[in-house]
Amino acid sequence: MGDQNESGSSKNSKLSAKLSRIEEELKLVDAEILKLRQRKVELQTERALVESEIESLIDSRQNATGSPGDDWDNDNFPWSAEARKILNDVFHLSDFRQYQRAAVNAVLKKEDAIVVMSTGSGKSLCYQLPAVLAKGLTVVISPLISLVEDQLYQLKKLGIEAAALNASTDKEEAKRIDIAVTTKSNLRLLYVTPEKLAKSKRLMNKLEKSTAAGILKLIAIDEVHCCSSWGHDFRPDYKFLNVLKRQFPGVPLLGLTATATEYVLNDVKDMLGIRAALVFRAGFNRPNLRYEVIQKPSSDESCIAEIAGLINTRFPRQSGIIYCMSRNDSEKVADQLRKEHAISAYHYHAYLDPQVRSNVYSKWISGKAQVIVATVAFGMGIDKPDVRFVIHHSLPKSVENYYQESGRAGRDGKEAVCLLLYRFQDIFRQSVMVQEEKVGKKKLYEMVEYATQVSVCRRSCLAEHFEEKWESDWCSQACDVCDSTTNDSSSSEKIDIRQIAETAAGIIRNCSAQGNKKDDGRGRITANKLLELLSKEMKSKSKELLEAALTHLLLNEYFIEEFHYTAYTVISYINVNRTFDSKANQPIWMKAKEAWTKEKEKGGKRRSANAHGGEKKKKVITVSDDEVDEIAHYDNAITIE
Ligand SMILES: Nc1ncnc2c1ncn2[C@@H]1O[C@H](COP(=O)(O)OP(=O)(O)OP(=O)(O)O)[C@@H](O)[C@H]1O
Repeated sequence: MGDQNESGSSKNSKLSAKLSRIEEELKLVDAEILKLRQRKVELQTERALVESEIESLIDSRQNATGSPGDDWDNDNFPWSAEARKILNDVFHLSDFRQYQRAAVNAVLKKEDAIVVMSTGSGKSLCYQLPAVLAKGLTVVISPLISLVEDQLYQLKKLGIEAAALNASTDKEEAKRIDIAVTTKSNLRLLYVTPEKLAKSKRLMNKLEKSTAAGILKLIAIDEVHCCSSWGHDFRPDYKFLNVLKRQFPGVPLLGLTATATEYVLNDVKDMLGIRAALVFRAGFNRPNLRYEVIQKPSSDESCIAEIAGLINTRFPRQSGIIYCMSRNDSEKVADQLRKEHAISAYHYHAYLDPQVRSNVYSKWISGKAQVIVATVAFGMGIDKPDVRFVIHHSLPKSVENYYQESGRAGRDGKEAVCLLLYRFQDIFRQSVMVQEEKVGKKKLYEMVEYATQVSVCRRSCLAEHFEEKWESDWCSQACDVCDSTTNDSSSSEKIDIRQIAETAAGIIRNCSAQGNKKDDGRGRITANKLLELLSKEMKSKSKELLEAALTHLLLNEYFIEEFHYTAYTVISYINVNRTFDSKANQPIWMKAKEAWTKEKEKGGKRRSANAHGGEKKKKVITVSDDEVDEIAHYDNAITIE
């Protein structure tokens, strides 16, 4: 019994001791929590203050009268005289182009900035000149190694020390760069790929040291629109760049792009943590470029013959680029142009042996080859001033891509032509390729809209896309729509395509019903098949009209594309969308060329839509844009059968 009491009291005392230890520790934790809470409040207050400062900076920049260029585009900075001397003596240029000086001044004043300037307008100078003037190191983040090689070559010619660090840099060179980055050296520009930066902790560490030593002066991000998943060319490795502002405090960021809408720019600023960045946006318009869209012939042979004809008649012995959608296309087009049309054309794509690729490039640059036939792998960073024509053999995947690729024409400021060969079928070749991208289909449809315009100036379309002010008479007849010799815009009319839509929807539904009945997975219809059946059912309608109508129905979401995967490929099928039924019986207005709306006679010849000739007389009402919304009922509208 006594033993029991004793062991009971010793257990009690052990437990008491344990309890008091726990309570002691809890007090410490409470004190720690209190401290952390206080720190949290301090940080929240600090954050609110910084955020409000950023907001007021953004406000003051947005509300400032005039453009940001007004404050920055002048020679009143302490370094202005030296900047001009470097421009003349090192770069051998007589004057700045629009916004180059503003961008140079901004980054030298340690401001974050984004420059939006068209292809070939001279974005590189905006960081190369400050790099020479600031005498420290500028890091240039650039996505393409071929572009970097070209820049290194140009810089070497100017006597500016520059290097590149990427997967193929050898050890010796990497060692030399390591030293140059963290000590005072003559290395002015270091080009890195975003992947290299994201993967190399060593490089990040060296750059942190470089920042601490005051050597790193500027980080330039080329093709900065690639940061935004809403842009046309999102690249996952650019996501990593959100650490730059935190890891390299005090080092300004300069983003550069040829194409970015306001929405994409804001996304980029958020992502990089530079919401108050200055934006210098030069006009999108390239007055020396003429834009044209040409109907692409249906067979490959006649398409190549058409291109050959264009080159021989309009651009004899002049330098040009032909862009194709695939490697195969580029090889075939180049081969046939050479063998059958005696045009010195050579293909160029990412899968070519590097030595062959480099030979093709040199031949073209030196003028020994007239035409380079390329996939989009070719282009970023090419700096051939006298490209007189850029022909798109197929539809590009977005307006941004088109603007950038076609913009490689006329970098010398002299007249050049941007020609797009368009045909209905190319929409679906391209849509299966872009359908997995976040905004791939939307971007492609914007491009289709550009290509299928019949009455709106091509430049107006580009201006609208890039959210710029534009009056169509500013085009000076330099597009096929505005040019009265190639187009009479009064020859287009607004027509109601409801009946075509109903017939097409009937074909789709019929096909789907048959497929369901057989229960074997059939019942889907491709755009091509739909067009074929529609042409059979509406024999009096021209093919151009039916193609335009189907395109209009897709772009306006009456119909939709649905994508299906097979073991080898992806196929686009057309289906009727809910919009179609929800707007039943309402007219569907579309602008059409008058030539398309001429009814065909049995033998295939066209005749006027309101010719009598035994057919029902049709009531044609021409309506203005404003009236369209007011016309409520289909019966009142034009009927085309
Ligand atoms: N101020 C200037 N005066 C005359 N030529 C200039 C000026 N600035 C740049 N250039 C020239 O313009 C050409 C294009 O420059 P750069 O390669 O920097 O264009 P870019 O805007 O980067 O084009 P891209 O988007 O195709 O890369 C180069 O040949 C360059 O020497």
